[in-house]
Amino acid sequence: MELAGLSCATAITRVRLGISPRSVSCNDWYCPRCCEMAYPTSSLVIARPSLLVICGPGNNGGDGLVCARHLKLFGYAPTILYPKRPNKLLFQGLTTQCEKMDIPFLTEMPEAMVVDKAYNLVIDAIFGFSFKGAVREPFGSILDVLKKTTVPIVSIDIPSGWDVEQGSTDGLQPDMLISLTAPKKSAKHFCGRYHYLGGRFVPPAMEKKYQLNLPPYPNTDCVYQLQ
Ligand SMILES: NC(=O)C1=CN([C@@H]2O[C@H](COP(=O)(O)OP(=O)(O)OC[C@H]3O[C@@H](n4cnc5c(N)ncnc54)[C@H](OP(=O)(O)O)[C@@H]3O)[C@@H](O)[C@H]2O)[C@H](O)CC1
Ligand SMILES: [K+]
Repeated sequence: MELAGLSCATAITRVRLGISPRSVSCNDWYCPRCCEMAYPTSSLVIARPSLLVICGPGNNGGDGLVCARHLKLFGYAPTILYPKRPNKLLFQGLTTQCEKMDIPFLTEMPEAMVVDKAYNLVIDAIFGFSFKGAVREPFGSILDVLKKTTVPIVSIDIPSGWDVEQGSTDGLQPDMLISLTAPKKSAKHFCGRYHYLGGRFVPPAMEKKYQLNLPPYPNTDCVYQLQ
């Protein structure tokens, strides 16, 4: 989860550093040729690099908490909405770490126009591969608001509300997808601008056993840009 969350934050800010992971031959951190800027702080519409991280009740939400912490360290101003908190030490510890980083927590989902005005980006860490069935509250209302917002959405592992394999025609349409470990089958339905792979922690034997055919991460990078 720590490595997954870090790779999500890196993918979001990585191109802000000016290097597209595929341009490994380029040693210039700010090479204009290689820039495929996703969300550089200089281009964010709202001066404060404010982001909204929405965390769900499971490990996808945990990835979001870790991601928020690293985004703060990377110079962004994350705010977290964490409406359904598991009574487990792991998630309590991740929440405390965010609180100690002075990351604010919202008590409820803002209206779409408030999200548009207050945040440059929304990170969707609501559901991952254990989502199933009709969306239960409060996440139904949250997803409805997200569908009305105009700010780019970054989905961690799977756009929330999508079927893990079939995707979803009327669900979230994120601008960026960060697949963890390996792209899930639904990723073939992703039509946003940026697709990154993160979660560089698969043992070679497991990669071989499940024939994951993972691309070679450049150098010591924790993300790989697929698109
Ligand atoms: N191995 C890896 O690739 C790693 C994946 N990670 C991340 O983990 C998630 C999967 O985490 P998991 O806890 O299994 O499940 P989710 O986070 O997807 O969902 C959690 C809870 O959501 C609730 N749920 C499910 N369906 C619905 C619904 N229709 N409406 C409302 N709520 C729903 C459910 O909780 P309940 O108690 O309410 O039933 C689920 O428990 C993966 O996607 C990655 O992001 C690891 O972090 C890193 C390694
Ligand atoms: K998600």
